[in-house]
Amino acid sequence: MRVGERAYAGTAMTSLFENLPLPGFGPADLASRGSGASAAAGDADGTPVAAGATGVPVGGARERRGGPSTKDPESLLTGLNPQQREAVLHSGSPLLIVAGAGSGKTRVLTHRIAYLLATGRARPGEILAITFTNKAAGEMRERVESLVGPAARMMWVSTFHSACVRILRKEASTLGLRTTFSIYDAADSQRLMTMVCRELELDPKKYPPKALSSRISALKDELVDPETFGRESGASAGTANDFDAVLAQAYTRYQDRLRAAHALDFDDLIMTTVHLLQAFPAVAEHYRRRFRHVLVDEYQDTNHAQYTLVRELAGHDPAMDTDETDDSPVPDAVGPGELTVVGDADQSIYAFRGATIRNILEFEADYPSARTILLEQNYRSTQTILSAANAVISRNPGRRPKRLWTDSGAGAQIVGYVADNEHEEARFVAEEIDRLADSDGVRPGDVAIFYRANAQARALEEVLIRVGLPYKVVGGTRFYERKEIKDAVAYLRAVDNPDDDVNLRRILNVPKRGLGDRSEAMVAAFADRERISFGAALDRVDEVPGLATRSLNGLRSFAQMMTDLRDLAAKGGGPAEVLGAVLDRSGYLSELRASDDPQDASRVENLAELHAVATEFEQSDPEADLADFLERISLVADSDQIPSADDADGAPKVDQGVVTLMTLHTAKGLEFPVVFLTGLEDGTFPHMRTLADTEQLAEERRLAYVGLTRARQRLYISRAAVRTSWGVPNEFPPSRFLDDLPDDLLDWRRRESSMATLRSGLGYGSGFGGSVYGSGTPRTGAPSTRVPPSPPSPTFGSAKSRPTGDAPSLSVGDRVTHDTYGLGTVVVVEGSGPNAVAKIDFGTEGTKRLLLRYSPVTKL
Ligand SMILES: Nc1ncnc2c1ncn2[C@@H]1O[C@H](COP(=O)(O)OP(=O)(O)OP(=O)(O)O)[C@@H](O)[C@H]1O
Ligand SMILES: [Mg+2]
Repeated sequence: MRVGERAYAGTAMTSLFENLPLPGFGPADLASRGSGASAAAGDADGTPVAAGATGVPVGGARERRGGPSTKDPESLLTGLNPQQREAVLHSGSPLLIVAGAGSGKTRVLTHRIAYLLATGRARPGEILAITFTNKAAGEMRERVESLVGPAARMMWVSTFHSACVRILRKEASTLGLRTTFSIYDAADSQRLMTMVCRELELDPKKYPPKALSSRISALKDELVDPETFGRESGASAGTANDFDAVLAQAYTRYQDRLRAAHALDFDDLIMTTVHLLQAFPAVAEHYRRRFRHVLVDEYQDTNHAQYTLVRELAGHDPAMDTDETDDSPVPDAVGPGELTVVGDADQSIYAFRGATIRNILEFEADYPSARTILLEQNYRSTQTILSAANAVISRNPGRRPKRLWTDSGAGAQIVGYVADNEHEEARFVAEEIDRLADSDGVRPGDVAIFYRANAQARALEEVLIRVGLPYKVVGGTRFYERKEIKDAVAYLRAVDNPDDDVNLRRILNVPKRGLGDRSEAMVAAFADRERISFGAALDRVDEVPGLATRSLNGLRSFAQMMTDLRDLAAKGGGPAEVLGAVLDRSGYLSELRASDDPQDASRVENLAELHAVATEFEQSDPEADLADFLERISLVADSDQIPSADDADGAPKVDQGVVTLMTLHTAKGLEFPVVFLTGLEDGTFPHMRTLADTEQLAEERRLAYVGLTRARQRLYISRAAVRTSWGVPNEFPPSRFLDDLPDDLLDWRRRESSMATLRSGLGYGSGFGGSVYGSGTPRTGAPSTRVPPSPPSPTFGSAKSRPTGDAPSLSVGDRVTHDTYGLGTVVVVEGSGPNAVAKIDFGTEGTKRLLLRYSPVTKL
């Protein structure tokens, strides 16, 4: 975990971010952030832009690295518009900069720091800048350094969590903590919670440790400690409901155990720092004096604990004599004179994690002496892109209207595409990137592809691998490297090969079934002695000496489960059926489902994706068995290992950068010349689980605004009429966000899928309403490559859009394309109608027997 290593080298945090949904970590991609960080480089203002970005001016000269002279503060003001300039110069009262995307908030923050230093108004040690990710922190520090020189190194530029670790290490003795306190990562704290639950003899089905952990995490975000929770839930008085009563007990025990271990979990870092500052006025005073300048980027996404931390560090506004969240106001020798926060309420996308728009909307109320500056000129995007973003966000209720404008011109129309399915959507994206490279010199590094949930990356990745476009998945592990996928595949391998010791041992205690290292070692020793495999030893577990009854029982039932799964496969169970059985029997799926950690929800989605892969595989090759499937998977996983252009060791390559794939949550704060926003379907984006909830829908809409406003020159939006999950093709209506986009901004390359065309007579409209094709007026210079509608032919499109059983009618000698195998020639046709099976020669891909009804085959 690179992020953790960077921020907390030397602590126990190497996998800190692994399972923890933090602000800055999307709900669907909480792991491995920063892995793609190298795909993006900062521009002179700390705004991360794509590596190798074309750098075509978007409304103004862009500064180069190195920036203006370190001697002349005035040069830091050149190129700023009047409001930005005012924001850099302001002094004497708290400053709130609220502005839409791309208006230079981050840039202003960086220039403000540089200006403070260059004019001598602040020393570097007096500056505390909070950014949302470690990567952003690194970039901001670098930018300031390039603007004012190495003195900048004394500044604290960090995330909330890193800043708190630094404070806590310094103040550990005050709290009775060891300076070398450990920081528990999510896995550690989960393990601790499991121990606590065992000690309390809690029924894990009724009180899953994960559920308890995530409730506790949420309480800590709200600064609710065990005593307060006990009081407020009624647990102390014995009037709480069952769950809360148990929660109160578990929370107390959990904190006791942490303390005994001299450990803090991730949420404790912030809560403990806040408590420290509130309980020890002298300490708070010290930090207020020290950090005369506190600056916070992405302020809209701070949660309550972080918000309180800022207030404690910056000092309370003297104009406020009461403080609703603080019973014992700390004397404010130093006021919040130099607190600067920048944010955009329209980009608040972490409410699920306790972040709240309230922080920004009520800033003025909390700091009556604050000055508010609005930035209205956008320097990032074309007018077309801005208008689209404004159209979408303006539908959110209760927001302050903003007038964001740009003088960079209308630019190209937004290109829309409706694909039959996710594979075709991916193909469109890849082809378009290729075309842009040929016609406009766009480099892979200029391009970002966004999606709502990590599971959507697979179809995109497969196509990118096939066409050989270098890419990088940011903020998430590549599909086949994800833990849950590896676990599931390990099961399948162990089912397929009983002697596959490595995989068997990987899953022996996954999910946890009480088979610890000790029992594993005993079985392994027995296997050694008997010279048999670990798997074989498991089948003779009764002969293994020294096992405790509990372990023996656990091992027996594990061995029995594996035997049953092998029987299923031997009796002809296809890969999808076996996978389904694995996930059920092992308890893997139910454990994830029971959790209310958003990352586990996305793990379930990823497993659903794997199941879809297996189902497709089965359907396209009815004779294939589990071993064939595993072979296929290894091939994809192998190609996954091919290093991307920018992280390849060895000979220098021409830096073309790589295409960046990421979730919308991860994209916050970034910008790219070309953006593909995929999966615009109701149920995909907005996400299914948000559809019934007005507030969650509003958050999805803000996420759409974030996505749209990442694009500088070109924006593509696409959707698939049919998307497959759990092997079931589902039809999704167009995203409601598409309805908000004015027609004239859009160039629909393909306005309706063949599927929708087919069904429109049955009342399945495409959802776009109005005129059907090409209602947009092409602008001069804008590419007008609209293609005519696809004919309502049953042979068009892939199998997943034919759930009703329409199969392409093929004859020997027909040329076809297959989503996976590419071009082929029909050699034999057997049967007809829904049962038609064709043998097709795909050249180097081999000859396949395919059940046409389910195969993604298109007749040419
Ligand atoms: N006055 C200016 N002249 C030229 N370019 C500018 C100016 N202000 C900002 N920019 C550029 O506009 C882009 C967007 O700026 P920045 O990232 O600071 O905006 P932001 O408000 O932080 O956006 P977001 O809300 O997405 O975080 C950057 O490429 C930045 O360099
Ligand atoms: Mg920004």
